[in-house]
Amino acid sequence: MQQRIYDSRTQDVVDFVPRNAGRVGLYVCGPTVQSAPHIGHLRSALVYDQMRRWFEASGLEVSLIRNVTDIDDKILDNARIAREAGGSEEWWALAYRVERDFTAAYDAIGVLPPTYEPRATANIREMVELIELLIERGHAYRAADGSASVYFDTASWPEYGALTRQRREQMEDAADSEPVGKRDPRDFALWKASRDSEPATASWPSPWGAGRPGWHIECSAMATRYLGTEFDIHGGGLDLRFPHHENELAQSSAAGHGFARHWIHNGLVNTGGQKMSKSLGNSLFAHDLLAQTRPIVLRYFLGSAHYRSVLEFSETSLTEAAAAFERIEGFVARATERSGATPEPGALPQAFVDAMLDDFAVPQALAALHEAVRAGNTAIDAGDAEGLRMRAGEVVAMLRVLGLDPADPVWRAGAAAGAGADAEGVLDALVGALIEQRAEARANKDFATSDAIRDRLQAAGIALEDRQNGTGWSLA
Ligand SMILES: Nc1ncnc2c1ncn2[C@@H]1O[C@H](COP(=O)(O)OP(=O)(O)OP(=O)(O)O)[C@@H](O)[C@H]1O
Ligand SMILES: [Zn+2]
Repeated sequence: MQQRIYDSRTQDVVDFVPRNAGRVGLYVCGPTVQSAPHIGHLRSALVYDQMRRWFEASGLEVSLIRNVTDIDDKILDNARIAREAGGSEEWWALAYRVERDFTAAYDAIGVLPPTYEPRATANIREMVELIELLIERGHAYRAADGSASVYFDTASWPEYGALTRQRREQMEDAADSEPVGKRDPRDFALWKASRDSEPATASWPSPWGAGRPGWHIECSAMATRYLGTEFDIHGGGLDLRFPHHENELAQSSAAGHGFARHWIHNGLVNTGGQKMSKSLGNSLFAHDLLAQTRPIVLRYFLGSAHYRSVLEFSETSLTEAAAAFERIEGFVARATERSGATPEPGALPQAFVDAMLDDFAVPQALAALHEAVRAGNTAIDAGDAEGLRMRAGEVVAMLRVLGLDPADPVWRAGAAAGAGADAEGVLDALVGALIEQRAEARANKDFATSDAIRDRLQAAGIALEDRQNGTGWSLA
């Protein structure tokens, strides 16, 4: 079976054939590093991590570029507000601090580093060159007020609206903070003239005068620099289809570039039916949730829905995901115990492969995983060692593709912070194994054993705490 993907431009599931045999170029819109990551941001990065891992498991070489927007109105505004309240952090320090928060949260849930993570501020020259090309080709103009601002001329581009199937006449006005000197309110800023109130560090020279890039041109320039003028897939959250991706497509095509062959969009994380968003103030921050939930469980939860569907966050859905994951984990622990070694990855079941080929249908892939767990448990009950070996091999192979192998060192405490196999990580692994044995004893109503495990840990100075999403431990 061929890899199929839902292309949000054609609004159809299509065959995915890489431009260059054996290689995939994937550009994903990364965060605007203005404030701490919420779990919507984590889901977005995670779904592209799943795709990347699946492509790699299919034998493709993946170039995944996920940018960092480290210059933007919101970053400058947040830094200014903090300074007015007595703080001293510069905008660039704020952006860098927040970028590190994002990286730590991605690492914590096992999102692999992309092939490259370009920062907007390191690609200004490419943005200026792209704007020059657009002016040359008659699709961009300097602001009529004589400032350094440059706008994209939407009227000059008949295909404007192609991505979101809108007619230009019906489109919203561009949301530029200072829409001066435009020919049309829908024209969007490519270059924003520096203002006296802005820090000099947020200003770059250009043929039109000092300024900084607009958000949309950043992604067009970075995608082109790192993947070429035409590449396979462009992704991002559904909230970015319009105006961000519509504008990226217009600029890049007007510049004569083939740009993305396919567009994909991840569904949003909602709470109470609304998009989780910094601006709406309804965010569940990654670090808060990571303090209460095991990172591997959070990865399972955020990655369990189909990437295109809405993921409604609730305590109940998180608890259900934790229980589902613990069934898998419990099976791997039992299989390890019976065979005396961590199971070796085996073949991927066809149902799993078919699901992933069908537009990354992770829920169906997880159904295949749970089916193998059930069959494996049956093999344990029947004393069928060969059946168990086979099922455990399938389970571990699927978990590896999904980035959910409990034996992966990434899940050791401290691993995310780069501490690797330090003492804390070793201790966490050992205590974790005992917690699993205790959970198994409790599931079998063998309370003498489960209490004995708790008591021995307590005697060693380790306190267990049973929470909704599993058992945690701390040094007493
Ligand atoms: N609630 C969400 N669910 C899923 N993905 C999201 C969510 N919010 C943002 N994203 C995605 O995360 C990536 C980085 O987002 P970006 O920093 O542009 O956030 P944003 O949309 O400005 O967020 P906010 O609305 O919270 O300010 C983008 O691909 C974006 O679509
Ligand atoms: Zn972008």
